[in-house]
Amino acid sequence: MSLAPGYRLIDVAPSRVGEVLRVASWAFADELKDEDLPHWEIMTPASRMLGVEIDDASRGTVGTLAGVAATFRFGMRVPGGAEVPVAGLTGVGVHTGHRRRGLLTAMMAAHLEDARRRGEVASALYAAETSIYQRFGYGLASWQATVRVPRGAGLRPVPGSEDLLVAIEPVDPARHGPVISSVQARLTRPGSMTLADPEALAARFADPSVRHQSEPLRMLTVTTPDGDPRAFAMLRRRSAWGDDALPDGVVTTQELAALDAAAAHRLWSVLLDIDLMGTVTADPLALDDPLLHLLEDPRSARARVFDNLWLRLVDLPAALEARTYAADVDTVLEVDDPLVPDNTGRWHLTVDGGDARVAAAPEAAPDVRLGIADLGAAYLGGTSLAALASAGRVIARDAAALELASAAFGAAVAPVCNLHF
Ligand SMILES: CC(=O)SCCNC(=O)CCNC(=O)[C@H](O)C(C)(C)COP(=O)(O)OP(=O)(O)OC[C@H]1O[C@@H](n2cnc3c(N)ncnc32)[C@H](O)[C@@H]1OP(=O)(O)O
Repeated sequence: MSLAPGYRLIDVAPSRVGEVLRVASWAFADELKDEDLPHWEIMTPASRMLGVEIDDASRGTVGTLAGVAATFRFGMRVPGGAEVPVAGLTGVGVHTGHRRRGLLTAMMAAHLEDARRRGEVASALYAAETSIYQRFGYGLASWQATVRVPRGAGLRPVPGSEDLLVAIEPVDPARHGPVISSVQARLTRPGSMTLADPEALAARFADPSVRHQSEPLRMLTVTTPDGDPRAFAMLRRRSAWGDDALPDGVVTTQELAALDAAAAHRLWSVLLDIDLMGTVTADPLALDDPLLHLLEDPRSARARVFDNLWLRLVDLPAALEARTYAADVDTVLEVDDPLVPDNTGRWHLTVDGGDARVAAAPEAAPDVRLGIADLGAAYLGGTSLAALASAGRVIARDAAALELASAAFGAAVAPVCNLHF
């Protein structure tokens, strides 16, 4: 869909962040309260916004924003432990009065071009509706569990948990920013994001009232006795009382992470034992999150599964060479990418002793044919090529070629992005 006449695509100056938020609040049907404005601003990467504006002669207005989008710069962990630069698309919205005139399409083309120019190998997002972004080459790269665990649920013991120290405090960006950065930087799970970009780190601390009817954000930290942060959870409590006068409050974590089994155990033993609370809700957790293996009764997690990261490879050879593979492989992928033609074509992927090489191979016979969205889905090892083939999305030369490629793209643990953006 091309941009309707009268609209123009622009880079939006940071000083216009208030206008951007007003368009987004129209698009998301939110009420933008004055007192929440500073929080929404913290949540918006103002240094990197684009938009579509229009002049309205009948009203005498010039340059009114009608569509907006913004981008964080993240480092994303990929299988094997490398960190790749990734564009984290957020706050996409088209004013309700301007929808379906090609504004999003124009902004997506500009976003992908911008990411390529900056050397980001992929673009990642959380989708408001899952049908929106596949047409732009995004694939479903990770699933997440949302859990609701009853207070007091039993955990299997983990040695070392008791030695760790715990603090619960009001969130404080100066004190807790380094804690979050330090833990995020050491997570090894594919899809984890590191927070070198100050705007991406600051966004963790936004706390608009529309997001909760509960206390302000609190920070739970787990550290070694010498002060090394090993886990954190940002959380809120909401008090509630049952009909029978029993306390039945809810703890909601905004995001949480733990670096090892002892830290996960300590974190969850605190979360599951907060006075007056009846339930802990937490997401986004990986489908193999340690909690599910720590619980004596895993079903008590009452997990529901949702899509997590949608991933779009921007620089195919750089992305494929950055990760490691579960097995050596020698395969030719034929990839179709209508929006980024440089990615289109046949690519020879050879993995030898863990070292991946990717070379254009226009003459080679393809082993596996797929669209760029499906390659994005498979990239973190969370969606198998075999599963995509079973849905007719990936076409392989034969069963053996599919099995080899699918096994190579696997990962030791399920990917997840544990940060909302
Ligand atoms: C990463 C994030 O920030 S996710 C947040 C996304 N934002 C929202 O959901 C807020 C509410 N919705 C909106 O603001 C707008 O409807 C948007 C941004 C989803 C779409 O913007 P528009 O300018 O209307 O999209 P545009 O006109 O470019 O449409 C492009 C194509 O996508 C399709 N499309 C657009 N929105 C949707 C949708 N919600 N579901 C399914 N298809 C959609 C259009 O039909 C069109 O298809 P076509 O090319 O086959 O005709």
